Amino acid sequence: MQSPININMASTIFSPHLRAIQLSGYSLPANERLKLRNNGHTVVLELPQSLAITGGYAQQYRAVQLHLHWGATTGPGSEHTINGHRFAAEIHVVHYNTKYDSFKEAMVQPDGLAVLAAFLEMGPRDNPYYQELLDHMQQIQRDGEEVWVPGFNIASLLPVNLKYYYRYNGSLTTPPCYQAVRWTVFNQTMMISRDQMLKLITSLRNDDGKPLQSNYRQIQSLHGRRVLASFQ
Ligand SMILES: NS(=O)(=O)c1c(F)c(F)c(SCCc2ccc(C(=O)O)cc2)c(F)c1NC1CCCCCCC1
Ligand SMILES: [Zn+2]
Repeated sequence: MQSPININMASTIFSPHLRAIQLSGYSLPANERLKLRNNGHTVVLELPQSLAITGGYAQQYRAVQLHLHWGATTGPGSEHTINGHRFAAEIHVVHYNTKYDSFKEAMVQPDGLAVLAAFLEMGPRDNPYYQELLDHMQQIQRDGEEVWVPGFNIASLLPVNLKYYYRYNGSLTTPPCYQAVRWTVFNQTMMISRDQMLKLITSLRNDDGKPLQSNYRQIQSLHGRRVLASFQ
C-alpha cells in the first residue's frame, strides 16, 4: 500500500471521529539551533523529539524531521494530488510512534510513522515563516551541505486550521518505502510568494550537481484503500 496517491474527493469517507490535530512543543526559541541539510534529494530540517502530535491520532507521535517536495519552472511538484490536481509543492513533517523505542524500530511497523502533509501554493505575499528556511538555501546548494538555523514556531509552516484533513494508510515515498505511514493531508493549503517558490526550486543541486527539482514520486494505486476525511 504505497504513497503518494491521488485523493478523489468524491470517494473519500466522512469520518466524524477524526479529531483536530493537536501539536505540542512546536514553538522553538531562537537560541535553539536546528540543522538544515541538503541530502541530495530534498532539504531536511532535523527536529527535536520534544515536538509531539498529541491529538488526532490514536497514539502519540514525536517529530523526526521535516522536508519539502517541489517541481520546476516547467511544472508543479506536490507528491499527493487532489482530484488529479498537482500543487506547486508539499511539506512533510515526519513523526514516529512513541510506543516504539526509536524511529528505526518504528519505521518498519504499520502504525510506526505519522506524516503531516500540507500543500504549498503561490500567492501575492512573502510567507515570513517559510522564509526562515529559504534564507539558508544558498548556504546548502550542494549535496551533503548543512547549516544551523535558529529555532522558530514550526507550527507556522502548517495550516492554521488543523481540523480539516484527509487520512489514509500508506508508505514512505522514498526507498525503502516502508508501509508504515498513517498520512494526514491537510485540506487548507499554505501560501508562499512566487519569488519564494522560485528560490525553493532553483537553490539546490543533487548528488550529480544537477538542479534538485521535481523530487516527487509518481502516484501509486489505491488497491481498494479508503481515504477518510475529517470534514464534509
Ligand atoms: N516523503 S518521505 O518522508 O518518504 C521522504 C522522502 F520522500 C525523501 F525523498 C527523503 S530524502 C531521501 C532519503 C534520504 C537520502 C539521504 C539522506 C542523508 O544523506 O541524510 C537521508 C534520507 C526523505 F528523507 C523522506 N523522509 C524520510 C524517509 C527516509 C529515511 C528516514 C528519515 C525520515 C523520513
Ligand atoms: Zn516527503
